[in-house]
Amino acid sequence: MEPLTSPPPYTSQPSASTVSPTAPTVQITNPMVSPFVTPAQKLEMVQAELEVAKLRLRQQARERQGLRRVTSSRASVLQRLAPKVIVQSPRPRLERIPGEEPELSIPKLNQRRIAWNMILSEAHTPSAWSMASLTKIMLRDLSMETHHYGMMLVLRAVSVSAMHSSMQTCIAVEDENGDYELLTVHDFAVTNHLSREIQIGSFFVVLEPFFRTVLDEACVLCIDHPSDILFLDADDPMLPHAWRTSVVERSPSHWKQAGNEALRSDNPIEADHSRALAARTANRAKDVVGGIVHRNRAQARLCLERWDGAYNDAIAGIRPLPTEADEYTDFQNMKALYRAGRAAYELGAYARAHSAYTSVTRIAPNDIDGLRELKRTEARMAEQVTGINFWAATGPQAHGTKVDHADFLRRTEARQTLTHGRGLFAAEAIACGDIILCEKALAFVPSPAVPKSFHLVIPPAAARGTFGTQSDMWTAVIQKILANPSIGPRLLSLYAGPNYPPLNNLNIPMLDGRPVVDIFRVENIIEYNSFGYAHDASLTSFGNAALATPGMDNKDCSMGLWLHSSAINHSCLYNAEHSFIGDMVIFRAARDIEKDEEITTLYMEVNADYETRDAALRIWGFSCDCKLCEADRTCPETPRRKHLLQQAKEVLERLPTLNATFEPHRVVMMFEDLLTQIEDTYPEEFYCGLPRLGLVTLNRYCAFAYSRSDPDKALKHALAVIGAHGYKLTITEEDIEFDRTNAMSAPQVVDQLMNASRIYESKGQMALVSGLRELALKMYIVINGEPSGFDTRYGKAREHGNTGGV
Ligand SMILES: C[S@@+](CC[C@H](N)C(=O)[O-])C[C@H]1O[C@@H](n2cnc3c(N)ncnc32)[C@H](O)[C@@H]1O
Repeated sequence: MEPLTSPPPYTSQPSASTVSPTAPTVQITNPMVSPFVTPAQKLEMVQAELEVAKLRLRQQARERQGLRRVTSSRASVLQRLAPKVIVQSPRPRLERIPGEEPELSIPKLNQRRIAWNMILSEAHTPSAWSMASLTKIMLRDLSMETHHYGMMLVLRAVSVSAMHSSMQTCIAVEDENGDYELLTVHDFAVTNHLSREIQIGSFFVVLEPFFRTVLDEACVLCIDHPSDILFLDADDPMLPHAWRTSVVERSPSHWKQAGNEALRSDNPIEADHSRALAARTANRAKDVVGGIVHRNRAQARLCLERWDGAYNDAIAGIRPLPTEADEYTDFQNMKALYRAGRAAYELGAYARAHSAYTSVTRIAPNDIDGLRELKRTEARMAEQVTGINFWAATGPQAHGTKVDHADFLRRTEARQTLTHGRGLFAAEAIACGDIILCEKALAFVPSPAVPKSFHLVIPPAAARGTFGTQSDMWTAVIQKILANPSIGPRLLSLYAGPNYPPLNNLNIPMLDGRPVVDIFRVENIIEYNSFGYAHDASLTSFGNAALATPGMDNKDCSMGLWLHSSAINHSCLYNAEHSFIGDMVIFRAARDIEKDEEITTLYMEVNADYETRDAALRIWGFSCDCKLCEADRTCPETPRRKHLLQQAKEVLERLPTLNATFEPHRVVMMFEDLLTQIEDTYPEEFYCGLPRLGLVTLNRYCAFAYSRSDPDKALKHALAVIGAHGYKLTITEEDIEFDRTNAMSAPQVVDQLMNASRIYESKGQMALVSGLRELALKMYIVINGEPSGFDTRYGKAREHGNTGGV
């Protein structure tokens, strides 16, 4: 008999995986933290530090609320700025303004600080007022811990921007009275409009300013929502006379040249800005250049991934056709159409992209690029109807990348459920193994290949912080939505937790020409709807699976937000498995699904212990009411089972000692005895036809222990693992029946189906060999999304047992 050792893991390498929308991920590069501390321990340490910091902060905020702000001199404001500045790369030094106090130098450190670099505002909504309707106040009129509703500040930057935290920029500002203060602003809009504009001398308005305590115990002007700051040109009438300078009126062609130069030097933001000015001046002059500047700005916006604006500009850049053939106009229109096609393609608006590329090929029927893009767009349109052909298309090589495929959503639709909010329902019957849906992420943050610096976000009123890729997701989603407000309604329709009732109007409002996005609502949407998962290009088997390695610590996993899939509710007796390829999520039917049946999936690994499982699900604010949870809740044996499961866990932890002390058969007997006791805690009247997850682990160990010495016992334990997942496997001489009602697909089941297949092979029962392999392969594809890795793990089918392959 084999000594009892751990059965092989599902994956060839350990990796973290979770489908938890909320599972915090952490990567700390702080050298003060020992590299031998596990991620879970690090998380605990930081959480503890945060709890103390939050309490202190709340206390200070209470004490200070409404107190008049203490005025600060320029020197003292800069003094406070300097220690905050953590220079990452070549961030500039504070510059000296002649005649002012001597300048401070900024220490160049190569690391970021951790716990105090966090966001800790109480949730509040962005200002809903246009600048023109607000009353101007001065810095000296500010009160602490106060939102100054109906007011605005007009300010000038007196320092360069400095990194305040991994997600915030900090600058020193002054008002026209010569008072100074520090201002922090989130770096959400790095590619949009904020950080690039904050430089010495830039002017801006802060709408309904919020003056609050930060963790260095001082107050700062805090801008949470990107739309609460508005930059002004140097000649803006809003500026005090002493600050105002006239802006030299330039011609459209000047701005066009400036834009071209900016693009050439790889600065699409500057190009976009120049082209906006060109468009403004050109429109005024009703100049022919108007078409050009729109086309050019479309190009700059493509570089900035502002697909909405790029599409509109490209369409505006199409010139009316002259009565006679005109090569120049054709050429310019092709440029505009290409840009429109690309922007529409990126927005997933394939019909619009198709129309643009068709027009290109009408102008130039042999244009190779036009024909190629048209074909590519047609492939995406076909995928929307038929789904991706994974066998021909993609594979594990797509990990960590954005895959070039279309959503396939037509088989499902979101509807209201009776008790679980919105849910996703099958619009047609879907057979076990078939694709339910494929969807590209709205935003996707791959796990970093190299551990990154520490990102920490403390959502207001939350019990805990979020780390790593989860906080990067916040930035990614907000950037995406600021750049493409047309996506707003679909994002804002998602469940945002108990503190955010559904909105009546889902459109992103525009104020003074910019989109108004409530970052706290978005943070909650991410919290409740995004999926976190591990993917590792080097993994072959089960590499795409959502729960590749149950029980591992959470590490810095990848995260994404999928708008349509977000309507899917949890059930421990799920009928859909999900897997990930690049930024695409794939849901497959884990059993036959009827038309109008609700699609459900696992939010996290189902723990055999009910209390543990229920506590984890409460993070999402609900208790599962599936038949299994109902049985666990009502069965009087549940507490005894918990105790026995704990005992089993302790025995497994002592396995090396047991193996060294006892003969293998004695250890196996100990396991079998425990199994009998656990089995007794699943009375038939409560668990008829349901999974009995407490029996999985020990049976796996026993199947492995008997694998060489006693095939019949190994088979018994292998079948017990399958049965413990709720499957009814009936095997006769030649035939296999497999009932999936109320069952849970899992890598362990695939392993044991193949284990049983091999045992039957050794007994010469070849009909069963291929039948079991077929079942295993089908479940593998359901879990992994596609077949790659199956043969690597289990070997190729022999000639006589060939299942027909994939
Ligand atoms: C990703 S959303 C799912 C869609 C959501 N029901 C909606 O209305 O948009 C996750 C939230 O749905 C609810 N939910 C999911 N599964 C549930 C279940 N089995 N029972 C009750 N509520 C559930 C919880 O409020 C959870 O936080």
